[in-house]
Amino acid sequence: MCGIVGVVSNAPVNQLIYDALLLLQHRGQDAAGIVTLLDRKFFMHKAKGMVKDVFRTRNMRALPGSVGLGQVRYPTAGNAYSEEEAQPFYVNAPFGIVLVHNGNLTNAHALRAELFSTDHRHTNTESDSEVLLNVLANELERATRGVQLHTDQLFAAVKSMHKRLRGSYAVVSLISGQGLLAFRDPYGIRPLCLGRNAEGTAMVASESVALEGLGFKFERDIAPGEAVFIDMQGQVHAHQCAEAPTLNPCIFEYVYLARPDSTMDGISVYQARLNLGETLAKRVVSTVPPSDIDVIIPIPESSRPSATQLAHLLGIPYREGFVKNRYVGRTFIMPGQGERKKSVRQKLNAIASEFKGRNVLLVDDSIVRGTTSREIVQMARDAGARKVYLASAAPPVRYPNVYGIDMPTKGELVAHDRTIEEIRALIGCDALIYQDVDAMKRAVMKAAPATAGASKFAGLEASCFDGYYVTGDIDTDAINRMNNNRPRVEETEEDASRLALPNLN
Ligand SMILES: O=P(O)(O)OC[C@H]1O[C@H](OP(=O)(O)OP(=O)(O)O)[C@H](O)[C@@H]1O
Ligand SMILES: NC(=O)CC[C@H](N)C(=O)O
Ligand SMILES: [Mg+2]
Repeated sequence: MCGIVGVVSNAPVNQLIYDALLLLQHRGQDAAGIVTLLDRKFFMHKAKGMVKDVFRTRNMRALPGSVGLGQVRYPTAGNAYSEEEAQPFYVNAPFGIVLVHNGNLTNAHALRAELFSTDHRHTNTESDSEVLLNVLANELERATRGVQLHTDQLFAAVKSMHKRLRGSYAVVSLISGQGLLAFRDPYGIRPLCLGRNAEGTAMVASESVALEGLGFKFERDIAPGEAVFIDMQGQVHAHQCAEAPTLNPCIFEYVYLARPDSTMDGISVYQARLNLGETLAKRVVSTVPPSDIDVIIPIPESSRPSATQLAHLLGIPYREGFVKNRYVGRTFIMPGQGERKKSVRQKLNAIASEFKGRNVLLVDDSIVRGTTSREIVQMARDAGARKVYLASAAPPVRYPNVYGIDMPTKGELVAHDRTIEEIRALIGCDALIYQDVDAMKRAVMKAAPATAGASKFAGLEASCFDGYYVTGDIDTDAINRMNNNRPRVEETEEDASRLALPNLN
C-alpha cells in the first residue's frame, strides 16, 4: 500500500501535491516523488526518504505546472534500496507518460518477459510498477495507431490492460498534452477516490483524508475496473473498462493501513475499528474474566479506536500506558526485521505507574510478525505488570499477502502453522485473545452506511486471514516467484533465528 495522488488545476500544483503526500505519509515511508507537467514537459523529483526530507525548497521550485501527480512508496516488489524504483516512473512513447501505482502485480514476472519478447519493450528495474507503465504505454500505442487520441482510445487501452494485468492496482498517470488517467483494478482491492475544491481543481487520491485535509470535497470512490480521465480543462470523463467488476476492498486497510479519518468505499475506517473493538470484547470475556483485568492499554497508534471501545464495553479503565515518539515512523512498513525490532523500543516507552502491580490487557490492531507484541509484552513486564494479557482486533495473520502488503513469506508470520498456545508462548503473554475471521468481516461491513449499501460489496479481500485469494490465480509457484522479487534487506543472524519456537516444556 503506497499513497498516490494526482491533480488537474489551473494554478501551480507542486505545493498541493506535497501537502497531499504528507497526508498520505502513513501509507509509505520509503521513498517519495512528484511529477508536474508544463507545456508538454514533465518535471520530476523523487528520492528515498520521507516527504519532508525528499523535497527541499530548490526541488519544489523546479516543479512548475498546473497538472501533476505524486507517490509515497512502501515497497512490495523489487528493491527497497533502489532510488530508481522510487515512483513516479516515466516512459517517452507514446506521447510521454508518467505513472504512480499502489498495489502489487502478481504476474509481473510473466509480463516482463512478454513485454520484452512480444512488445519489444525494455524495463530497467525490478519494480512491478515499471512493468505496469510499459503495459499501459503498449496498449495506448496500439489503441491510437493511425488515429487521434480520444477518450475512446484511452478507455480501450485500460480495457486491454485489465485483460493483461493480474493482482492489485490503483493507478494515476499523466499523458503529456492530454490529461490525467486514473483507474482501479477489477476487484477494487486497493482504494482510489475523486474530489474537487471550490476553485474547480480536481484531485484523485488513495484516501479521502488527502482531499478533506486540503479543503476538497470528496465526490466519490472510483469503482473497481473504472477508468477516469481528467482532461487539461479539468473535465472528468469516466468509463467502466472491466467486463465483470466486483468490489472486494482489502480488509487490512480498515484494520491497520488507512488513517482512521478516511472513508473508503463508503466505510469509515474509524467506525470499522470501533466495531472491531466491540466484537473483540465478546472474545475477551470468554477467555479472561473482566474482574481479572485492572486496566486496558492500547499499543499506539492504530489500535486506539478498538481499545477505547473494548474498554467502554467491559467497563474497565482505559489508560495510555505507552507513549509514542512521534518522530519514529510506522514499524510494520519498515523494510528489514532488524530495523523494525529496534524501532519498537525507540517508538514506544512505558509509563511504569500504569503497569506496576496491575493485570493489564494490551490491545493491538493486528499481530503480523509478532515483532511489536514480543517487545511490548516484555516492556509491560519490565514496568512491573503482574499479568500481561494481549488482545488483537484482527484474527491471526496466517497466509501470505500478495496484493500490496509486504508479508508474503509464511515463515515470517508468527501465527503461521502455530496454535494459539504456541503463539502465546512465543510472544510471552499470560493470555492471548484473537478476533475471529467472520466477526472481523461483519464488524467492518457493519460500518457501511445503509444508504451506500453493503450490497455493493462482493466481499472483503482478507487473504492473509482466510487464505482465499480473490483473483483466483495464486498458487505456491506464484507466491514463490513473488518472494524471489521481494524488497530484500540484509538480516542479522539473530533476526533469522528470531521466530524459532522456544522449548515449550
Ligand atoms: O506483529 P508486527 O509485525 O509487529 O506488526 C503489527 C504491528 O505493526 C503495526 O504498528 P506500526 O508501528 O507499524 O504502526 P501504528 O503506529 O500505526 O500502530 C500494527 O499496528 C501492529 O502494532
Ligand atoms: N505498496 C505498494 O503499493 C507498492 C507498489 C509497488 N509494488 C512497489 O513496490 O513499489
Ligand atoms: Mg501498531
